[in-house]
Amino acid sequence: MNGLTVAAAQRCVIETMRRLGTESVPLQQALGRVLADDVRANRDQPPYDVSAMDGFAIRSADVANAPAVLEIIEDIKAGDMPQKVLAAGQCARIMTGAPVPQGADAVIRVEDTHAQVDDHVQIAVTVKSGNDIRERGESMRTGEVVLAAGTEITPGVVGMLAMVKASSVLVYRQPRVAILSTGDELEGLDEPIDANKIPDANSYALMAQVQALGIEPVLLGIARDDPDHLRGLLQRGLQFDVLLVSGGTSVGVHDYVRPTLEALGVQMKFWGVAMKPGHPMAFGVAPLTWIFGLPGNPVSSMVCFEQFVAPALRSIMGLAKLHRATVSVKLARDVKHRPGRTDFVRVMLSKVADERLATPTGNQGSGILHSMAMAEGLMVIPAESKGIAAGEMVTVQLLDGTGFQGESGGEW
Ligand SMILES: Nc1nc2c(c(=O)[nH]1)N[C@H]1C(S)=C(S)[C@@H](COP(=O)(O)OP(=O)(O)OC[C@H]3O[C@@H](n4cnc5c(N)ncnc54)[C@H](O)[C@@H]3O)O[C@H]1N2
Ligand code: MOO
Repeated sequence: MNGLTVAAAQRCVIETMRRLGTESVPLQQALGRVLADDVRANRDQPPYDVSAMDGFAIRSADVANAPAVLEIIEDIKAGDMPQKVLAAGQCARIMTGAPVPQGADAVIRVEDTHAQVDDHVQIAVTVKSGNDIRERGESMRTGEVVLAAGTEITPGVVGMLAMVKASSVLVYRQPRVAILSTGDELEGLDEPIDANKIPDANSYALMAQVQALGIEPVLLGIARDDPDHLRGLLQRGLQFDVLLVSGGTSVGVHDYVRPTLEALGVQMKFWGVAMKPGHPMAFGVAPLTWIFGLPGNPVSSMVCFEQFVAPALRSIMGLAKLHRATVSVKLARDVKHRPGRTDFVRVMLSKVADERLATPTGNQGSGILHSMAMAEGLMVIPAESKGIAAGEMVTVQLLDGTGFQGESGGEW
């Protein structure tokens, strides 16, 4: 088992993905989903010309030879409709967002005026027609497409959807995801501590990775190294859209996962990827289900999730961006590498004297979950690399919650 390159394996996974139809969700639950339909403006916004500043609505011709003293004939707040039409020499006190009265063609902000007694104001500056006026329809015009199908619903998109009063939104359906851990040595979260057992971390780390994509997975528990028990749980898993099985993918005599999947009619697309960690990664398809066989070592299963499962789930959800953002930073210390496999090294990111650095989080053994817990990113060492020296530029995939901590308080 040497395996496909990471890129070839990713292509193979993504090529088999498709969307799962659409559903309507309340706007309050739409964050992170993807629009399945164009969204059009149902009104002009703003609905009339409004002031962009707190100040005075004026006729620009009146201030052509500023300073000029103008009579204040009205106070207009946001929400008011103007009652009067400005004539020459007149102005209206106006607040940001309030409608510009007829006759006015510009706004002067209050800082450029001097208060006068008897409802008069002195304007200190000359402005062009249109100054500090936001025109009707500037943000959106009735009927125009303001959000295209395929748009990811970010907080800004939620705001836009509220602006067009979309209280429910048509989005692509999320996949239903099941997670199964395998192995006689595993001890469930609710089971009493047995010093000879290994706590099941993978079910929960994978659960959290799925949740980070906005999907609530179902945990199927732990399958024992017994073909019948495993078979029963895999059959349950094959009723979901996506099944993640961790452990039992390698070549050990008790590694029943792949043969059992095949016996259940799963067509394996590949087994083995030239990567570290994660080498024994497997992927297959069944009539209803995409199946990912993730290596049992906790870091391997998480890294494989990042490289293959997360892009697949994003693709099913209709997202255009399948991969995490990467940054190019300097490596803080030498890292050895033997050509052959793409290596994903857990790193922390820092900023020292204006230089952005990646530092490996310590022991990179694929069972050392602590170094994954500390990681802010995964540094990618290309398969052909013979090692990277301190000071060389490297590519780092950013993981969730990454803030750049550094001397200047974390700004990136
Ligand atoms: N002869 C070979 N042996 C192994 C190879 C190989 O190519 N030839 N590959 C190694 C690599 S790389 C990995 S990764 C592991 C993957 O093995 P499996 O997917 O079969 O996983 P297991 O053997 O079941 O477990 C490996 C390791 O991980 C622990 N584990 C498993 N599940 C969990 C869980 N849910 N939570 C926490 N820890 C878990 C398990 O106890 C083992 O220590 O195979 C190598 N062997
Ligand atoms: O994939 Mo194994 O990933 O190196 O521990």
